[in-house]
Amino acid sequence: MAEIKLVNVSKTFDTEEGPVHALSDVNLSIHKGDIYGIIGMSGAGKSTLVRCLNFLEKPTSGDVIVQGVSLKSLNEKELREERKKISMIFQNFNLLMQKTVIDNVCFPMYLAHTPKAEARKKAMEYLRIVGLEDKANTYPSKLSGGQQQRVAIARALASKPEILLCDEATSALDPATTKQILALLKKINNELGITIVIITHAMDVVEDVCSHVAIMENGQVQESGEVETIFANPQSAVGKRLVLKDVRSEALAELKTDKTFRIVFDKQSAFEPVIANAILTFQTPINILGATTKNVHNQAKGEMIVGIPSGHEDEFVAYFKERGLNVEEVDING
Ligand SMILES: Nc1ncnc2c1ncn2[C@@H]1O[C@H](COP(=O)(O)OP(=O)(O)OP(=O)(O)O)[C@@H](O)[C@H]1O
Repeated sequence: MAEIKLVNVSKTFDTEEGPVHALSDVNLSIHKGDIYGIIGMSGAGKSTLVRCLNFLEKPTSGDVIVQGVSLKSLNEKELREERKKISMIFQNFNLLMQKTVIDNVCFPMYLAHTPKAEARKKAMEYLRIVGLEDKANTYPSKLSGGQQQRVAIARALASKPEILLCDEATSALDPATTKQILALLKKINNELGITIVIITHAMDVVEDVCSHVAIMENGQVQESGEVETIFANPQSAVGKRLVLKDVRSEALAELKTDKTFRIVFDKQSAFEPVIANAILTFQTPINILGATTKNVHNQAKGEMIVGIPSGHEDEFVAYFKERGLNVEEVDING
């Protein structure tokens, strides 16, 4: 049984300019223990989707099933109860600035009428999980962005959620801090078994931490599946654009003289003899336009963009494919 299942979810906003179809017929199954990325450009419908996930926004049609419970079938009281399974963290942390760190973390427990001493004891445990036990009596304004997000995560954990929704939770953070927060989310997923949904516009975030991804455009899921599969071989136009974004640049475009191909391989070492041998075999040099190694869901993945002189594409592509490399033609200007 899926932990969260979106069934034909559509959301239309009526505006003065006419209806805006923010979500159109979205189907998605998120399973227990997944770290599920939802990625798309601005306006793709990600925020609407995340609000529909816990019925903060009611879909115009369709349903969301959380652990077998149809949210559509619930009244407001039952819905509030069901929502307790789901915590959220946001881009701007949403901390109570007049309260200390520990009081922020205690807040949901006080709302649930947990006795003060017990709440404070538990809050210290959550602060230990996020590595901030020494900041319990500090005010949020004295903390860095990454530390504030850690407090928000500790507060989210205090509701004992089974699902954690992260809405652009690292968008306001620098790359190093982003990595630390993503590592913390991975730890929480691993150690506490919490299913995590990450809304982001950054493919790096998905590649770093997510097990699965849904790629959205124009309110629709264009493709979804395991991150590794989609990284290796994106099918949709938007998927190709997002995966290729890192290597596309004007500098690369200037270098472009031939048809360009993207080659994905598991280890750097596996690739180098193949490309050298291919050049020797066909006595034709090929142009390496860019190469990176990434950590895709904990596995080292290399990718290389090469220009192959016209007339030689088929032989090179067949040669690479025979050796188990994933090859596809790409438009680096795209
Ligand atoms: N309350 C609303 N009223 C009218 N239109 C809305 C409303 N909320 C969202 N929309 C529209 O729905 C579409 C999807 O918006 P949404 O905020 O879900 O996208 P997004 O992918 O989260 O974008 P961003 O990354 O910029 O936040 C957009 O065209 C947006 O203008």
